[in-house]
Amino acid sequence: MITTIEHNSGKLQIDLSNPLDISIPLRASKRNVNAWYISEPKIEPVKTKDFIGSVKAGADVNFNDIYFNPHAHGTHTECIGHITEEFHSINKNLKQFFFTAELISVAPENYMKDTIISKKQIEALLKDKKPEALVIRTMPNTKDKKNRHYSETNWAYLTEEAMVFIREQGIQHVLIDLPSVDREHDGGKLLAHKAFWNFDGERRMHCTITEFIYVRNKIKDGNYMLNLQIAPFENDASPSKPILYEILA
Ligand SMILES: N[C@@H](CC(=O)c1ccccc1NC=O)C(=O)O
Repeated sequence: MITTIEHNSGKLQIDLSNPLDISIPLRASKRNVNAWYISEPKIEPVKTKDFIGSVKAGADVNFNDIYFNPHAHGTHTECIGHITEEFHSINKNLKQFFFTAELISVAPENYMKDTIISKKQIEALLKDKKPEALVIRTMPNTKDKKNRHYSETNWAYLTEEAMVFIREQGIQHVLIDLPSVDREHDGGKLLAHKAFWNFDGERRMHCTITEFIYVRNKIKDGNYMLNLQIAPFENDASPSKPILYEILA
């Protein structure tokens, strides 16, 4: 199913029947991906005095409650409401769902006891491109990213300078395969989050950060169309399902 998109940058063709899913499935399992010091997600039949919401247990339907945390348990998209005292909803702030996107692969650099993604690296990989969305795959890119437990691992993060650069390129959506764009323990500074949303200036309300993606090695660096879909939660963040489409012409 080929469609032609007319965009400021010209005409683009994509094949809607060939979606490249870059989300991580959320499962009720200890093997689910995890961060931020909480236990695994749970999916359980509703239980009352005389009802168990399970066909196996005699109910007409399966009727599960789901307990999970969008930030800790899988691919999620967040808006500025993640770091503000006042409430902002991802469902109200993300209003378009198709974007031009650039996928880059970056091997974080050593910096003291940390590994960081620097402005120099982003600049070199982006060249002069100005996509609406930037998808960052960190190297090494192993399958265990789909079930890694990240708490107390001091994962790689984007420097403030790198994120200012990303903002200055006009990039409105950043997607990354880590639990956060910031350092795990940063004393609450959240420098990359704040730089991205221009927290101390004219705030970029419609911009989003998507964390915990997984981009298979089969998907090559380059430009794509991105379909960024969330579940309609009125919350700072929602589980999300970003899909890339190769640009055919
Ligand atoms: N890096 C922050 C912590 C942080 O961002 C955080 C801590 C607990 C649960 C969730 C967090 N961020 C989630 O997106 C800090 O060290 O204060």
